[in-house]
Amino acid sequence: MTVAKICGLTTPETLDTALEHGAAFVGAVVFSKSPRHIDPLHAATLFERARGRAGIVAVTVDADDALLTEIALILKPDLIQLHGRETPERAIEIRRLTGAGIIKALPVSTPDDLAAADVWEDVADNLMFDARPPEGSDLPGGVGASFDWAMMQGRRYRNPWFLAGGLNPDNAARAAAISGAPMLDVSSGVESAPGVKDSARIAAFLQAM
Ligand SMILES: O=C(O)c1ccccc1N[C@@H]1O[C@H](COP(=O)(O)O)[C@@H](O)[C@H]1O
Repeated sequence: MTVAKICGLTTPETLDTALEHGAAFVGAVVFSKSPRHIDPLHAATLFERARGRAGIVAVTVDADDALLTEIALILKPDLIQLHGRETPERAIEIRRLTGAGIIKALPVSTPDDLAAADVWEDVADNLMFDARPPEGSDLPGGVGASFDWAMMQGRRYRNPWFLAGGLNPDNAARAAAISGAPMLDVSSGVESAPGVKDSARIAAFLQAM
């Protein structure tokens, strides 16, 4: 069975839809350049309803210790998703600092990019293979770009891993079947406009899986 993470939630209605339709993980993006940015205090109030029902993930990009500490103390996520240029050494520090599990997002456009997973397997709880964003993009994720899912065929990792990038209700089942991904992650593909999650599309995505 493939499970899903719905990322970049900012409203109670869309978070409830994700929970009611069986999302295994729900994500708060704490990155001010993102149209989905939510500050830790607001996220803590919103995501409390998800505690114990789905894994709560804080998505960060090269965050400093002050922000990570704030996230850990206020939002108390189960997992912190590192979506920047963090090194494995930095990830070990972040785990120690926050007490949260680690998801490491790796940008992928060619099969060579998958080699980066080797140094992360001992460090991250879960790897996430996300499409490398187009040159000049302000965001390292959440832009709806995808990569050739067939690149993932036959790849084995120690822990369950996420496929991300350009997924939506129409391609979710095909992406899971082609890639063999145990977990899918989606953001812009379940929106009606950048940063505006759409309950119907969230439900359709989760039903498609
Ligand atoms: O969603 C964002 O705004 C975002 C910002 C900064 C880093 C990561 C972000 N999102 C992550 O990217 C994946 C893929 O996005 P999409 O489905 O292609 O839009 C998303 O699921 C988040 O984990």
